[in-house]
Amino acid sequence: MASSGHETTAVAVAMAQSGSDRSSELKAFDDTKAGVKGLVDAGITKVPRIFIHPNDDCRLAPPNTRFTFPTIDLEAIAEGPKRRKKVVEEVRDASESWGFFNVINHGVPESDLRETLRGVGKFFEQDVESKKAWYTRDNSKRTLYNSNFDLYSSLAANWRDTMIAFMAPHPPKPDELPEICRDILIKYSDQVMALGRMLLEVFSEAMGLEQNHLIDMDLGKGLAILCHYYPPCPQPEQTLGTGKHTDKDFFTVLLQDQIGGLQVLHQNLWVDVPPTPGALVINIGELLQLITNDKFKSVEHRVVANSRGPRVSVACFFTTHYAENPRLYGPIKEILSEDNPLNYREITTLEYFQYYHEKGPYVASALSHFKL
Ligand SMILES: O=C(O)CCC(=O)C(=O)O
Ligand SMILES: [Fe+2]
Repeated sequence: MASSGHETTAVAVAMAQSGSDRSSELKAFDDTKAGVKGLVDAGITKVPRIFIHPNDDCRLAPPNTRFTFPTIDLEAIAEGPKRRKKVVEEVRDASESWGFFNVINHGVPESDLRETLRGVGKFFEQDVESKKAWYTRDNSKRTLYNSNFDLYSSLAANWRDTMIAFMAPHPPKPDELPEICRDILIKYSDQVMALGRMLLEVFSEAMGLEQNHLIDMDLGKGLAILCHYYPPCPQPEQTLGTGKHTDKDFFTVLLQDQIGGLQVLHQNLWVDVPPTPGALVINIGELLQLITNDKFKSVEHRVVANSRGPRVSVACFFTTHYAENPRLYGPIKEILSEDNPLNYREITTLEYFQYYHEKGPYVASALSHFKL
């Protein structure tokens, strides 16, 4: 994919921060193992330049009220074929036009959502020495805590720390998860796996396929949990919590707290994804866009930084790229026709992820590489 204006400016900004200075600043930050939270705890009043994003990100776009972000009530799914059909249609519409939607009455009790956010918050807010034990960039680990998984390859670092745990298909041993949030992460990941299966049935029906089609393709098999902590930022207009990207999985189930800041690009405008107590955000990843032959859209989103207080979110990625899944994924044959000809070649989830990883921040979307 060609470099956009945004990416070109970002490259220029990164280059202006002469290479070796930037590398040593990145390394010094990484070596603290205390993440962005460590900077804030140390009383920093300015955003260090490794975190400065170029201005054309227009981080603080004026609030836009033209669109209402879709919310879908899943309760009706079990209330007979007619009501189920309506939910299927709503999911289809949102997946085609937004690539994103909120779900309510999804089966995960609100108290467990709160407990999950609390457990993740406690992990990041525990004393630095205990937290440091988990700090690593070794991808063979079952749990990794660090700041900016792409710290050394991105053009500007994000104002965010993350803990990743690979929960399925091979659950971690208990001592491979931090004790402070272990029980709730295990419980929550089981709940998300169940919700994921329900969503896969609905996605299958929304594509005119048998209910089990996507489950039988192993789309619900692998789950990676990304727990994000966005410390309050002294100059939120200088950086981003999460830069613009699309998700590189089949789909994501995202739990966010009440702070806000998640935005989705809709009709070329940044639209807020409003924090809604009890709701979960669902978004289509690039791999689902690929197997639906571009019917469902994987849409760019970002998180703006804020000065109001730490923000916690938990993004559950359905993917198998780390789990030796030899299966080839391409557009589903049953939906292809003369009017809907094949758009992509077949790939494994690992091949797809590796391509994205190698290209790093220079590709907003890795899909175009696999286009026919
Ligand atoms: O923190 C959020 O709300 C979004 C995180 C996200 O987009 C991601 O992990 O891919
Ligand atoms: Fe994302």
